Amino acid sequence: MALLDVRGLCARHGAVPVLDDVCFHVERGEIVALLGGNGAGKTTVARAVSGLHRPSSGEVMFDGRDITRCDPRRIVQGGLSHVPDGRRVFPSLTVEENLTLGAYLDSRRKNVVAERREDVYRTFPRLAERRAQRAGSLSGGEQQMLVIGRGLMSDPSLLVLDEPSAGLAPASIAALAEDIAAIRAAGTAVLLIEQHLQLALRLADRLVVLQEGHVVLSGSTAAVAADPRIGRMYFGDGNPLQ
Ligand SMILES: Nc1ncnc2c1ncn2[C@@H]1O[C@H](COP(=O)(O)OP(=O)(O)OP(=O)(O)O)[C@@H](O)[C@H]1O
Repeated sequence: MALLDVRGLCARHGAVPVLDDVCFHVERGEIVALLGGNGAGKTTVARAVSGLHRPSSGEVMFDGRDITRCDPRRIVQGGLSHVPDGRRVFPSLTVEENLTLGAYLDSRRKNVVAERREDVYRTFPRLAERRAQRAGSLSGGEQQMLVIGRGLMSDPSLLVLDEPSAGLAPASIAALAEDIAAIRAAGTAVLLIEQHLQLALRLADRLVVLQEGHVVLSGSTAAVAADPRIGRMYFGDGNPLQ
């Protein structure tokens, strides 16, 4: 059974249809990249999966349970953590306080939360060095580490990352790729929503490509990269991936 199974998802914003019969799955411990241009519907998929946008039809199964109309807090508690786009840190709070907020739904004892924070610091040593620094004074790359770290505080089995590379310099994107690979190596599956094709190709086991709310391509990363349609979508007529 897949960890996440999205079946026939349809969604609207007001009267406007945005997703039409979107189907894909994520297995335990794998990275699946959801690709697509501006307005393709990627963020709407992420929000529907994490309970923040109510789909008009279809189902979202997670860890064997139907979570389609679940409260988002219950979804987090069940092991699905969503890191939205836009690197929304609490700027006046410290790195440590921002991380601790990631466990606000966690009823476990304080020392368990503190241990979890130390795990996050092991994944992101730069955050450990800056634990007392206000989040608003971090660089863009460090803020991205912080929001991912905050998402890890709930100890998820699936992390949904919405465009983590947006606005980052190439060196920070390379560091981000290593961090995401380390998160997967530690056993957390990742649904990586991206426009950065090279990052997705480097990290993902499988790719799902959305266009105008439809899945137009999906399969193993090698198979999708070899498909001439992906080159046309991203680069016009030539496909530099082949
Ligand atoms: N709150 C909203 N109200 C009305 N329309 C919306 C709303 N949010 C998104 N849309 C529309 O839904 C469509 C899909 O948007 P969505 O943000 O899911 O796409 P996306 O693939 O994540 O795009 P981007 O990469 O530009 O963030 C777009 O046409 C967008 O204008």
